[in-house]
Amino acid sequence: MNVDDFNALSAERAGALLRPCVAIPAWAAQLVAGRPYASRTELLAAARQASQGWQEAELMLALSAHPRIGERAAGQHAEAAFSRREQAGVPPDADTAAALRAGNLAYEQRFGRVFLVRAKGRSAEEMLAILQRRLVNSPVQEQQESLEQLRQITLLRLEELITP
Ligand SMILES: NC(=O)NC1=NC(=O)NC1=O
Repeated sequence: MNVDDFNALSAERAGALLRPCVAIPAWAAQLVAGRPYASRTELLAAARQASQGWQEAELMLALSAHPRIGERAAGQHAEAAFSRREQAGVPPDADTAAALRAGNLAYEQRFGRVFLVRAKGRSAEEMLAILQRRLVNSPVQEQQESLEQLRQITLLRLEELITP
């Protein structure tokens, strides 16, 4: 779908299209209300702008729709399909998979939420290294890093949905 098609959708259908990008309803509503967009570039800029205000509450909302790194998203809904594609990098070897599971657990015990990283284009080994680096972040640092990863994931999904 291109930006003209997106502009032409009903508000209901436009909102439904955006929902799998991130589980933050206010973000989709803001983008739908901002139509019509003169270009794809303008839409993507508006999407990034709308994500700048995200804080802890939005992060917790969004994490409900993101499976752990290394876990295959179940189900047929669009979010799961996105996650499966994003995590479609080379399947980790047994040691890396075990280290990811242990790292996810340690992260959740320390920060009380799922470790979030933009998986697209990254190998399991790269994400394991990022996880181990971020494990020692302060809670504030880690919240900011998680929000930036959420923004990247969201915008990458939108770029896939709205074609040039
Ligand atoms: N816990 C996660 O980071 N999950 C994910 N990262 C992605 O890029 N897609 C996901 O589902």
